[in-house]
Amino acid sequence: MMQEVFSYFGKSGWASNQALAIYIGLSFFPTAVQKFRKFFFEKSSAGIFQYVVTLGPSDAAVKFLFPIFVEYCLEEFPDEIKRFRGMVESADLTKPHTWFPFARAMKRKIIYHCGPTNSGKTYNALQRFMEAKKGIYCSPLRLLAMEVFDKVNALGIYCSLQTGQEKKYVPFSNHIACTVEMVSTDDLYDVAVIDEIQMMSDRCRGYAWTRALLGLKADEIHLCGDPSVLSIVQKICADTGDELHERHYERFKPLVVEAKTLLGDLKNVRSGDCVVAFSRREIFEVKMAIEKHTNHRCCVIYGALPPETRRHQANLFNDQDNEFDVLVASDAVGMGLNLNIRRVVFYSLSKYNGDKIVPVPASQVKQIAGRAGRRGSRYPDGLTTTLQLEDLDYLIECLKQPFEEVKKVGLFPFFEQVELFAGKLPNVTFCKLLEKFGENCRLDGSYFLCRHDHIKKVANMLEKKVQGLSLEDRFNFSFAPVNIRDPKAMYHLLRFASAYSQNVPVSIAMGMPKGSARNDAELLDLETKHQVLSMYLWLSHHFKKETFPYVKKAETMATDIADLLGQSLIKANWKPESRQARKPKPQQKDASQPGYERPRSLIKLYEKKKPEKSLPSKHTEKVAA
Ligand SMILES: Nc1ncnc2c1ncn2[C@@H]1O[C@H](COP(=O)(O)OP(=O)(O)OP(=O)(O)O)[C@@H](O)[C@H]1O
Ligand SMILES: [Mg+2]
Repeated sequence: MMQEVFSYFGKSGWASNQALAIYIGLSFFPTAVQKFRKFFFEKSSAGIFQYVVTLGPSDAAVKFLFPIFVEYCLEEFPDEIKRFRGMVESADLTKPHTWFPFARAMKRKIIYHCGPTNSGKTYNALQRFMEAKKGIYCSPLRLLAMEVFDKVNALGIYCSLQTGQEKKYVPFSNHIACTVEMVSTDDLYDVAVIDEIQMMSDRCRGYAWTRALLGLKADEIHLCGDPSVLSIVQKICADTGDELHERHYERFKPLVVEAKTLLGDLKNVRSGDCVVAFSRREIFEVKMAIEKHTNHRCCVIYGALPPETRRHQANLFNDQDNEFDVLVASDAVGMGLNLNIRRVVFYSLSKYNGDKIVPVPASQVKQIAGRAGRRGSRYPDGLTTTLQLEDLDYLIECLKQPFEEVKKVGLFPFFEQVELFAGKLPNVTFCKLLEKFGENCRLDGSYFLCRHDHIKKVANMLEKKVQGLSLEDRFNFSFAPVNIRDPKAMYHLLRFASAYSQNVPVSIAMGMPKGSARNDAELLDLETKHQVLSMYLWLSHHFKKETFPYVKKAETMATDIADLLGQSLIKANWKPESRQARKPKPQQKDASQPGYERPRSLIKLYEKKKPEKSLPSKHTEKVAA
């Protein structure tokens, strides 16, 4: 009977949770219970023993035994408790606003430009930025940082550029456009702009926006974004003591849904259309089909293309004096590019999330569809529709959905915090350290720890194969921008890290391709090569400069490859290949199908929870998106 009582105690979630309060960790709890049992059998009085037996394996017995257990633990395990306590306290991510005492000493004015896509939020924030004596613009993408850098300089205001890959210092400039990860919380500004603030809730990169909001030393901070993080920004401003002003925006022209759709036929594309597909493979299939069956020519934009090439494609599409009048793009068009799109056509509304095919989230559908129509362009009114009739309902549904309120935003520890934590856990690998940190860190209700699978994957590779890197080097290397699914890119990162750890100059060791790509394998190779060069440049800005002596060469090569990519895309008319040819993705089963037949209506994967609705009777329906 007594055995059962202790077994029940050991399995009690309540007891193991309560034990955390006296810093008995979950991993140590079972051992503590075992020893406690032994102690209890030996030392308890017959009366108490009997009483516990009458309670039996029950919550009552657990509650009765727990205070005795606590007393026993405090007495018997002071070292374990001290160690675990130290570990937990060094993984304390509560009250992140207190991490920035200088920003807290200021009374900052925060202006939230709140509204849907294409409503003038960034435009208005940039007006204030340009008026300021000293200003910083924080962008979600390199591309957008470059765009602002060009625009502001063109208007006669000296502005520098800083991204992970490039530093362009413009003499006498007091303005800077940077990517949000690169923002300095040391410098003082009059006006700061943090664009796409809703990215605070991004599962991987969210911490960078949170850090910028909490830590920027600026008298005036302009946030641009959709309404999803408004309430949490209000809460954060209450914590920081900053003054918050809200400015609400509507689209200049409402977005209109075309109920007719393209009736499943890409021959129905028109000039000014942007066809959105969610994989590289589909993008090329669509481009090929359109160019084969119509007189339109297509530009393409997708995530793996360098920003320069994406911009080049965007310009080609925007420019009216050429034959490229249709754009085929991935969700990479959702943000940052100036595009003259008449109509956004969704080729499908599902995407592969690395694991399975899922419906594209409503917020993303809204953001992409909202790119249609642009003030002052030749298409001021925005239209959107789907290729297939059966996807239309889901599109309308997404556009009607209000922005979902975000409850938590991302955080990630600084190196110093990880270092402190490492002090409590000597002799574990950096990867294990991150894992333990994730398990033990404490967070307030408004924050989550950003996902770091990507970082762990790189850390793990370096752990096994590169000796002699300090903890800080490992931490920094793990943030290098690398596609972890691309073995070639991973190989080069490993090579860079090995050379760095031996303190020898890191070479590029990669030849220039002879010309533009003649097939998809060569195109993929160009994409990879550019990513490797981009990684080299990133490392050169984050580590000792002397160890990366070939920055100039890498820059030139990167520019040349971006050009080659541009040339390749113009003539691309081949079947796409997969980067992981051996591991077919689910949608590849239909690869044998010719032409532009879509694999199958992916939307069927989206369970129709709603009762069947009749289609809108009018030709078009207005949706307040
Ligand atoms: N007052 C204005 N005068 C002239 N052009 C404007 C004005 N406001 C906005 N625009 C133009 O309208 C377009 C959309 O504006 P902007 O990029 O600021 O929208 P946004 O709300 O930031 O959209 P997104 O959510 O896509 O970032 C831009 O091309 C911008 O230059
Ligand atoms: Mg904007």
